[in-house]
Amino acid sequence: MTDQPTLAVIVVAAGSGTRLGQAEPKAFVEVRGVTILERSLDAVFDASTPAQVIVVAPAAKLASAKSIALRAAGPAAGAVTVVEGGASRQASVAAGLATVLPGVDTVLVHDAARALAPAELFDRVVRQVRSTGRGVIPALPVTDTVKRVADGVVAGTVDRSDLVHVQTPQGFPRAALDHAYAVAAAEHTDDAALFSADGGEVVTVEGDARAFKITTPWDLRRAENVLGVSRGIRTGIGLDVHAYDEESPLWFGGLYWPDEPGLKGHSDGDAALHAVCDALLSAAGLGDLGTRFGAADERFRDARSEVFVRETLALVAGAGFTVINVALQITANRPRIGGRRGELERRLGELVGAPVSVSATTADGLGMTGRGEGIACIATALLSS
Ligand SMILES: Nc1ccn([C@@H]2O[C@H](COP(=O)(O)OP(=O)(O)OP(=O)(O)O)[C@@H](O)[C@H]2O)c(=O)n1
Ligand SMILES: C[C@](O)(CO)[C@H](O)COP(=O)(O)O
Repeated sequence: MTDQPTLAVIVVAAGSGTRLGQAEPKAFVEVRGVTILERSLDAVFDASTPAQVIVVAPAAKLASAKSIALRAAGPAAGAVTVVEGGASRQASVAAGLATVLPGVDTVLVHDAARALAPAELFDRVVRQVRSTGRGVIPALPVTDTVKRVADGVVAGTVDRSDLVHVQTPQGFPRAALDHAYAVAAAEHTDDAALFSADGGEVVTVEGDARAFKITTPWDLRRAENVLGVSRGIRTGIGLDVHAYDEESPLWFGGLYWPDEPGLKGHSDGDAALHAVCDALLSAAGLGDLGTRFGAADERFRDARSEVFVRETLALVAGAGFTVINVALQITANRPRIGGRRGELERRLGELVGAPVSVSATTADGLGMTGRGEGIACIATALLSS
């Protein structure tokens, strides 16, 4: 490299992939014609911060790892270091750390097995390490009910409100990670646990459903599906209706509306966001808000409905879909949408990550919206896969 990098990304690819059960070590197994290692490295090289990229490979695969890494790097070939791994993931990370260049201040550690983690996840982690000076891990909420089991018998239900699934890349200030590895006295399942054991503080950033780890043949099939089978364009529709509640503030379309009656609901009653979520879930064939985030779920009591949008988008992305656009039609006497339509479209566009157009009408005095009893919203969504 001409400029010395201040970031290093260690991609650990030295595992054997026992649970995957293929002839090749896991990182060298192909997903739709491209190895798991190359797919991981593509995202690393697509990220915005130039980095020293360290690939940790099995002894028997060093030459193959090098040629894959050089191909992924293209003109950035000078950034590549390939090193032999160890008997455990931790030993492999340590081998990678030992080759980090002197000018590097931030280190990311990534499982090659998370082959579809997108470039923006790397950028998000780097930004957060540099702005907080802490360890940073991508995390996603646990959406299944979690049980504690003893001898095959269910012993209780675990409160999942503060549980998350943890992914990679995990990022750390370099000096603190070096120290944590130098003094590590036990095996840890991830780098954040090792870092915490040395007193390091770790925070989370939002993970990405695409960063799932390919562990079993089922995961490999899922990765193939996400990448390869185009289900083309899919449309979906969602409807939501909420009655006014004079006692509550109005949050609608992700915006606060002062001096307007709020909406009744288990959450904040934001009918616009609920209709948008239903349209997205409908287009992806993933059911609806009620079945995904039931009214009995205490996590969502009085929640701002943006949380539903985030979780819906994670499900939609996890099913291999990209949002093309959303259209929202509002029927209500209040609030008057006209003066804030542009703001509403911008806010919804930010939340959904795609263009959202908004239209509004009154119901000519007819029905519950016409009588001024509440708001009705219909949304449509277009997805591609
Ligand atoms: N000695 C090891 C073990 C694991 N890894 C890497 O750590 C990541 C996460 O590990 P896992 O998914 O458990 O991979 P394997 O150890 O290969 O899988 P298995 O446990 O099924 O053998 C993988 O990218 C893997 O290549 C590594 O570099 N060196
Ligand atoms: C590091 C890790 O990917 C975080 O989720 C995970 O702990 C490694 O997986 P393993 O199967 O426990 O090696």
